[in-house]
Amino acid sequence: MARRLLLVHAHPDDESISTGATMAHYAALGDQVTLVTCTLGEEGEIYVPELAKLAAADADQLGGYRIAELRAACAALGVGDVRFLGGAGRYRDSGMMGLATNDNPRSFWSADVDEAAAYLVEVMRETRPQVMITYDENGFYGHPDHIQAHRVAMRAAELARAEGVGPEKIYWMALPCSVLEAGLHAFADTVGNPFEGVESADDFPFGTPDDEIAARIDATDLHDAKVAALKAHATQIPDSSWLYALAGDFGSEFMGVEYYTLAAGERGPGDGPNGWETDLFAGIAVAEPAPAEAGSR
Ligand SMILES: CC(=O)N[C@H]1[C@@H](O[C@@H]2[C@H](O)[C@H](O)[C@@H](O)[C@H](O)[C@H]2O)O[C@H](CO)[C@@H](O)[C@@H]1O
Ligand SMILES: [Zn+2]
Repeated sequence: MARRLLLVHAHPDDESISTGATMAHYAALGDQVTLVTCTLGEEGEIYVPELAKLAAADADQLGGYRIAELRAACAALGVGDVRFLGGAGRYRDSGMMGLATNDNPRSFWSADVDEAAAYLVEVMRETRPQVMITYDENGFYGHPDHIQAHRVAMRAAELARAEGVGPEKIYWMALPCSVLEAGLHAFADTVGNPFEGVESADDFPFGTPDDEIAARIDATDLHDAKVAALKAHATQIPDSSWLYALAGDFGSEFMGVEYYTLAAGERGPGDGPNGWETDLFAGIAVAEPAPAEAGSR
C-alpha cells in the first residue's frame, strides 16, 4: 500500500517554493501525495505584463488563472491530487498582513477556523494521511493566509486524530540557520546577490537552529522538476527571481533539499550530526494490505 502524504498550503506557488522537491520525491516513489491549497491567490502580484489586467483591482481574474498555474506546477512535480479547501474559491487570498483585504469577509484570514478545519477533516477521512506538512505558528514568514493555514491544518489534525483518521506525524517547513548562512556566503560576491545587505542568517525571520530541525529531504535528483514547477507560477515568480539564482550553480543543494521541524509524532531514525531523518515516513509502520483470506477469491 502506498504511503500517504498531505500538504496544506495557503496560495498557489507555496507548494512549489517550499515543498516542491519533497512533493516530487514522494510522487516519484509512487506514494499518495495530496495537496490542499486554501486560497486561489487572488491578491497576488502579476509579473506577466500581458496579464496585468487580471489583477484584483481590475478584472479580478487572477485567482482563476492561478488555478491553471497550480495544476501545471503539480503536473511538473508528478502530483495529481490537487484540491482547494472547501472547493475552489471558498476562501479568498487575504493579502499581506495589515492590508484592508485582510478584512474582506471572504478572506481566509476572516474564516472561522473550525468551519475551515471541517473541510480539511473531510479530506483526511478520505485520504487517511500518515504524514502532514504545513507551516509553523508564524506561517513561516508571517503572511496571514500562512498563519491561518497553520491554524486550520493543526485544528483539523486534532479533530481527525480524535476520529482515528489524522496524520501520525506533522511537519512544519523550516530552513536551518546553517543553510541560510551558507546561502549568504554562496552569494556574497555574486552579481545581483539576492541577499545584498543581509549580514547574518539572524536577520531573516525564519531561520531554525540546526538542532531543532528533524528532517532533511534530499531530492536534488528532482531539482529540474522543482524548477519547472516554479516556472509554471509565472505570474508570481518572474524569470529574474532570486529563486532562479538559487537554482543556478548554488541551487541544487539549496533548491533540491528541503527541511522540516517535527510538530507532532515520534521522530524516526536519522543520520548525520543532528540525526536528521531522511524520510518523513521514518518510524511509521506502513500498513500493508491485509493478505486475502485463503479461499476468499
Ligand atoms: C510565496 C507567497 O506566499 N506569495 C504570496 C504573497 O506574495 C507576496 C505579495 O505579492 C507581495 O505584495 C510581494 O511584495 C511579495 O514579493 C510576494 O511574495 O502574497 C500574495 C498576496 O496575499 C499571494 O497572492 C502570494 O501567493
Ligand atoms: Zn503563500
